[in-house]
Amino acid sequence: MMGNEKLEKQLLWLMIIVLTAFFTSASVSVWASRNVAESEHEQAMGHARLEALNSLMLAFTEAETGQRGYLLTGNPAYLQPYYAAVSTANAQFMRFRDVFTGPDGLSAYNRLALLKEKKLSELAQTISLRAEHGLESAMLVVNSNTGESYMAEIREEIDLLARKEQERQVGLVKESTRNVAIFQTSVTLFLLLLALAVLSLVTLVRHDTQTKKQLLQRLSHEASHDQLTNLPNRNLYVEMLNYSIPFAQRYQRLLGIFFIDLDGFKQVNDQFGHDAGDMLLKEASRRMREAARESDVVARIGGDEFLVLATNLAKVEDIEAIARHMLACFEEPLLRHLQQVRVGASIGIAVYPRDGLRAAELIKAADIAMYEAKMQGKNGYAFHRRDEMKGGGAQRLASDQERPGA
Ligand SMILES: Nc1nc2c(ncn2[C@@H]2O[C@H](COP(=O)(O)OP(=O)(O)OP(=O)(O)O)[C@@H](O)[C@H]2O)c(=O)[nH]1
Repeated sequence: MMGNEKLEKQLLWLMIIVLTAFFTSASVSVWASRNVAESEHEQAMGHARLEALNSLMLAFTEAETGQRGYLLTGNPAYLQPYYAAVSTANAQFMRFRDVFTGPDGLSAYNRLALLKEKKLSELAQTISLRAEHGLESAMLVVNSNTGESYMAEIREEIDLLARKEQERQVGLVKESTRNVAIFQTSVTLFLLLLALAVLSLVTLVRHDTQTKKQLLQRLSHEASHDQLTNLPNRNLYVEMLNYSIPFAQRYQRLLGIFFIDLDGFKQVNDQFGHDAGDMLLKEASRRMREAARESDVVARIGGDEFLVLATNLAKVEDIEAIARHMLACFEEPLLRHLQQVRVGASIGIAVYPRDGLRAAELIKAADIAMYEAKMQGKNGYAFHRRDEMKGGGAQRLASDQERPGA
């Protein structure tokens, strides 16, 4: 029982550990998968930012190319790509605002917006000078290199932003790879722990069922057996007798019901103590069990009283032989360390179907016969006689060996 409790405790602890690890790995999996999703989103945003920067740079370059073409040729056809590039630059700025978020994004946006205004107004100014005052006055502004320096500043700003974004992307890819590895490991661990948790749960339930089954078996054994000798008790004896009667009836066989009471047992208790009495009862039980056939029932019904059931018998002589056999159990001293202790037995016998057809009737008949055996001088056996039930005496049939208790 102690071992069972220990095992149950160990299994419970195992379950707690496994479940804790299980939930930890599940949380790590969820965390890692969320990180993977986040870094994937960040990577997509990064691509959008790089694309916005490239498009912006391209729009400025195209606007400048259109401006140069118009200034040099005076051909208004060059203004077409110029206007298209200006409108693209403005549109890219709107996009820039969406993808460059946070305080850093806002300050980059403000810097570039200022540069854009300066550059676009320089372009517009030169174009209007060329249209109204001719090439020379427009070239005066161009040669001042103001537009060039704006363009250089824009390029520098865009290159810086692009470099930063690329570095961020490298970091994101590394982080994403690590998160994927964490996710895969924790999912594997999660599945393993799930299997372990199920296994320990099944073991625990099986163990619990087994323990209950063992307990039920033990209780059922205790309810039907005598604790001291482990022999069947009166209930089980009656059950076996009830079970045997229909067989005996069908196959026309006899049953022998033996009521055995030890002679002089009280004296053993009184002289040598209760423990010696217990030992004697156990040894007497062992000997009677050995003397009986495998199929016979030897039961202790309390104190120094026993019942034996012999089945499948053809004639009364067979029953008598069994009674002699039982008496012989008491010939040798029962306690090895107390050779002087001698007890005998008085046996009352009832025969089915002669002395009764029901268990209670047969046991009562054997009990009365046992008293007759006692009255006849003890340490012998007596068959029940029909008239005994009405108060008549039984016939003492055998064993005139003398016993101290007789
Ligand atoms: N050691 C021991 N003694 C028991 C147990 N159960 C009952 N007894 C005792 O067994 C004795 C039985 O009493 P009796 O049958 O009158 O004793 P006896 O000396 O055999 O008497 P007769 O049958 O007339 O020979 C009593 O003293 C009970 O206290 C038990 O489990 N162990």
